[in-house]
Amino acid sequence: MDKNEDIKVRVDHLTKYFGSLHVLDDVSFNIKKGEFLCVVGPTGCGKTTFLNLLTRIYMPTQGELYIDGEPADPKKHSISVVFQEPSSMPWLTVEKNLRFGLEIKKLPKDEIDRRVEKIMDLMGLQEFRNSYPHQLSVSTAQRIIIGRAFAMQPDLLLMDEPYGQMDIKMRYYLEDEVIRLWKEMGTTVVFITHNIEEATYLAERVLILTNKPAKIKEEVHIDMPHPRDVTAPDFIEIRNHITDQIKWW
Ligand SMILES: Nc1ncnc2c1ncn2[C@@H]1O[C@H](COP(=O)(O)OP(=O)(O)OP(=O)(O)O)[C@@H](O)[C@H]1O
Repeated sequence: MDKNEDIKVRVDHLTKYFGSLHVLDDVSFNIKKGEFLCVVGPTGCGKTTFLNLLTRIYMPTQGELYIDGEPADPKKHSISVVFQEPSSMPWLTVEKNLRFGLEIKKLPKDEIDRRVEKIMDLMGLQEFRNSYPHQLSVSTAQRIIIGRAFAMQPDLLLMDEPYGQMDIKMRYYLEDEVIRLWKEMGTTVVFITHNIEEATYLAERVLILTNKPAKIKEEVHIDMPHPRDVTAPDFIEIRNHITDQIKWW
């Protein structure tokens, strides 16, 4: 049993209906502080709905989501979200894209400088400091978004299929970058993906959801150091186990 102070998010008997459409069915689980959690599940089972409940775009039909012991509240909790579509601001340079949210938060200039430099170093963005997003490759543009999200030092970072449109080489590269940032910053990350290998590569724990109305089918703990070797027998065994569970979707 986790101690209360170790829990970042508590999902307590969460149920969501859209009209008569039953999407989430009495789902309960915790996310630990600093944990990297992947959520996998069949198309349309309610993964994005779960993120939208955390950010209060939607309200639960029943049950509640708590962040640091209080009902999730975007006014109180800082939550950053990274989507599949690159969403940097095209009229701002890379550096200004990274500064933007921090300036809105009215952080002191030296704190903004410190965070932006750290993210630029960690994400290898220094050479693109004065470039505009349209001058960059898709993967570099997505690195701005990911860097920007980590720079906010959010309570919670939600990533919804952020690498969905990328080819496998870019994916591997960005997966390693996201792990590096996560380790360095200690952020709690919820990462949604359809890609079982990606979940096995990244997560400390994988939540497998059923078809809707979604429940938790199984939780898989992955106690392997990063970066993981996708050809190692342990890795393949876990990946195959998750795939087997998914065959029953
Ligand atoms: N605002 C809404 N009003 C009505 N139905 C909705 C709404 N948002 C989502 N749904 C429905 O709820 C179900 C879950 O959608 P959701 O986008 O959460 O699934 P998902 O697991 O993220 O899907 P995917 O794997 O395709 O990304 C779907 O049937 C969807 O059509």
